[in-house]
Amino acid sequence: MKITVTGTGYVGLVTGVCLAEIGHDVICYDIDEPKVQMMKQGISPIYEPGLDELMRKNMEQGRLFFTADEEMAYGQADIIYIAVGTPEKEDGSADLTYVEEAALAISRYVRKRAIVVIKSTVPVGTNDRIQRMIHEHKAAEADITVVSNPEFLREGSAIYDMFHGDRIVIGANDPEAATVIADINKPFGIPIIHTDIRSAEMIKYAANAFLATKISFINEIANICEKVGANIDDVAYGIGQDHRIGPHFLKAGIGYGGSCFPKDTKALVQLAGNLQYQFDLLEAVIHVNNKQQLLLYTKAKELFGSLAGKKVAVLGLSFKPNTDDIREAASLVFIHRLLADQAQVTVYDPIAMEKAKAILGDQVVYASSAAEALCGQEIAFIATEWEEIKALPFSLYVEKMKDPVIFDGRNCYDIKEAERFPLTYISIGRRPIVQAPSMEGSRG
Ligand SMILES: NC(=O)C1=CN([C@@H]2O[C@H](COP(=O)(O)OP(=O)(O)OC[C@H]3O[C@@H](n4cnc5c(N)ncnc54)[C@H](O)[C@@H]3O)[C@@H](O)[C@H]2O)C=CC1
Ligand SMILES: O=C(O)[C@H]1O[C@H](OP(=O)(O)OP(=O)(O)OC[C@H]2O[C@@H](n3ccc(=O)[nH]c3=O)[C@H](O)[C@@H]2O)[C@H](O)[C@@H](O)[C@@H]1O
Repeated sequence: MKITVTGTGYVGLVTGVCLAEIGHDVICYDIDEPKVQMMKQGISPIYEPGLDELMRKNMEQGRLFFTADEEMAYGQADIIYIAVGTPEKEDGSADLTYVEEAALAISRYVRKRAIVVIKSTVPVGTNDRIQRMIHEHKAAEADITVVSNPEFLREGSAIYDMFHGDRIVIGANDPEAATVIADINKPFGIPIIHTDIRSAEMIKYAANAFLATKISFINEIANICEKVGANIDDVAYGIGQDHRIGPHFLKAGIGYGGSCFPKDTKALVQLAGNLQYQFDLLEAVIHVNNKQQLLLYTKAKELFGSLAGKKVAVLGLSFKPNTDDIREAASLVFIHRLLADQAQVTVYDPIAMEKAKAILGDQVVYASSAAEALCGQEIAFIATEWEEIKALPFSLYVEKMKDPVIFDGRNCYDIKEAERFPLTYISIGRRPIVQAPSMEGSRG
């Protein structure tokens, strides 16, 4: 079976590399030529643990190729995965332009039997629409079936997830095509769920919406914990031991970011709204998240009044650890507010600095280490729980900063430990530690 993967972003490249790893012949195609040139040299355009090594291994073993040539990508393919982006439009609905462009290109070049597998997250009904579109535009001799195979990997652990995912969902109206795709995936050894196409599309949105709901729920509980003097870490542990609730996705913080939860929750609200159904619960989840992303900023404003001229370090920029992805990152949301308030902002992230530069330009100072970022600052904001940031001792904050005030959006440190140092440490859903000399006046 000759497999082509279209779109070499976080999903497409990881999918292509892992399909090659389980023994398939794979060509990865992208319209972005410079990106393809990089990959041809064995360099991954994205940061994802383990990806570079696996990519080079499979290229060397002759199972993985890259091309920017459409005819080469589609002409001989038996299976074509579409993994292009489906970003958010201004009204919150999913922009399907890239999926449609890929479908039209496939129609132009395929001349035989082929299965098109849509991996991109698309609104319910899209697979059917793409199937019709291909049928209208394809060559007479081409026989093309569309199958839905949504992706559940997480950035930062994408390779691990490909081999250890909880399930693979295959939505098809053609049982023969479904069997072919199931056989391709068998070597992953992950349970396969077969559904009709619309249910597969809905599973993807419902999964992301449910996970986002868990996060907003625990964040609301954290905010109440602060008011009643409870500790969110203990509360999350306590409820997570109930197997009906489960311990995962109960980490309170400054909300969910990334390229998917924000856009997929909005797209599902839109999808429901288009069908005259108001998804009240999910609208509340989104509203809570928008507030939560600004929580550190709000707390700093409460403590200091004005932030004008304040010297501020932001540690961690990516939307979660182990990725260079800063799309919809909470860090950017509050950095823009800090800049609007004329704070002086210095930033540091172990991996995402280049991507941040493209957005923040010269509005902030870029430090080459966490220690350098903290030097001479009055306030530190922690936006991402990188291991490197979690390992920073309070003594470093005390040594580098002037009367340190730390706002920790990811509960990286132990509050009991914070009590041993002359600093102010404010985290999420836990009692504040207010000990820096300059803060004495602001104590309760
Ligand atoms: N990022 C993630 O963790 C996950 C993403 N998804 C979904 O997968 C899809 C892809 O997401 P990402 O990989 O994050 O996107 P991305 O933005 O990282 O990559 C998309 C790639 O598609 C390429 N592209 C655009 N139009 C093209 C065309 N006509 N032909 C060939 N290539 C084209 C772009 O140049 C880019 O390299 C989205 O629908 C997303 O919702 C699903 C699960 C996880
Ligand atoms: O559709 C997608 O794109 C993907 O979206 C998420 O994956 P991802 O966004 O890569 O990362 P997550 O680990 O889910 O984290 C998302 C956001 O939620 C936040 N989060 C996560 C878990 C938690 O307990 N608390 C919390 O605040 C993270 O900090 C991060 O900002 C899902 O977990 C994947 O299953 C899905 O495939």
